[in-house]
Amino acid sequence: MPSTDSPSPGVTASEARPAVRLDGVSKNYGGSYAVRDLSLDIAPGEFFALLGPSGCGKTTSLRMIGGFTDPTSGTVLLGGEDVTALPPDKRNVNTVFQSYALFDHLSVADNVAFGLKRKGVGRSEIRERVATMLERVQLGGLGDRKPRTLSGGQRQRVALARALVNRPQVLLLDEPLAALDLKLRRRMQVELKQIQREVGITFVFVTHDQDEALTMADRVAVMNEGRVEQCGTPEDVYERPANRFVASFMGTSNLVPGTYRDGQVVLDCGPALPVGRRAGIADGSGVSLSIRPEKIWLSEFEAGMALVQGVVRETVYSGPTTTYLIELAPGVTVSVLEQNTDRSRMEDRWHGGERVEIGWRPEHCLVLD
Ligand SMILES: Nc1ncnc2c1ncn2[C@@H]1O[C@H](COP(=O)(O)OP(=O)(O)OP(=O)(O)O)[C@@H](O)[C@H]1O
Repeated sequence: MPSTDSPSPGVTASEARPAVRLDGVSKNYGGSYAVRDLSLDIAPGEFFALLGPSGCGKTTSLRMIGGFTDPTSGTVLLGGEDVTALPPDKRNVNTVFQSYALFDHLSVADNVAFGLKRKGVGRSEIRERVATMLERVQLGGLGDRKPRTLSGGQRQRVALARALVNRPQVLLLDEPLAALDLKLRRRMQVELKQIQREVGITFVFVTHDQDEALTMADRVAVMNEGRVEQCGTPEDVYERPANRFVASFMGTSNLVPGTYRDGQVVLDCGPALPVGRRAGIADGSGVSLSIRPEKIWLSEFEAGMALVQGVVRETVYSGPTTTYLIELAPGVTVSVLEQNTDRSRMEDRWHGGERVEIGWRPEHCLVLD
């Protein structure tokens, strides 16, 4: 039913309403929560990622948006309309699953045309829309082939075309790149993002791969044990993680234990580092300093940097970068990432057992409770 809410001045009704709204949605299986009190808004045209470790409730959340799983409580809205009680085929949503589920006896073009035929769209319109969509996913000219004669990446694009050709309000994608090898996966991440920009359809994407979420999404919800730990832009969740879980899940982060006192953190391994006053953290509380490996300097320090002594325990060369594991105190090891840019320093690389000094800018470290 159309809502009678009047939009704000200068904003059209569809812009004013989120494409997807989850309002206090939970799913309980036999006494344990797969998803617990999940509330979020996804804007029209947004590329939104649900990210988290295995079992955190990503797929269940996606299935509740699509109508494949009924919430135990809460409301699902699409474009402002309450669809909680509607089955999948009554929602203007399409889903691309990890297993592409293509029809092998049909040609690529007939696979893509399938949904339109069922809707009773006219033949010439179908032909035109299918051809346009195959061009868009770079499969023009392959319409007569059978899916089994295509590569993994091409099959993935057929599945995408088959969903997009229906012009859904929202496209749900459940780890659609998981079956592809790493190189193709990287390429498809960029392609998928380009296609999404061109078609302007809201994408909701499930992945357990942080790089993938950071590469493709406009916003990321980081989930853990059925809840959203943090929701924000890739930069927000990577550079300003809200808590320990997000800091350690989003790539490598060093967590150095210490005690907060008077605008300083006294590290368990010795030095006291000025970090500025932090609202909400009481004097004397145990904290962790979170610092990214690429934000730690190895030499040519600047004034105002926090400097700490350590011993090199491991040097890992991996082409463009070298990672050093540096022990600051027994049980406290940080990793430091260096770009291998300066040829002259190749021989100067540190070795196990050397005593070194490392440093970072205070503003690059977060104080986590
Ligand atoms: N049909 C079901 N019956 C019982 N428990 C379920 C069911 N579906 C999911 N669960 C449980 O709910 C929790 C969340 O599962 P979900 O599939 O949403 O996680 P996920 O984050 O998508 O994980 P993965 O990345 O491994 O797919 C898990 O503990 C899972 O075992």
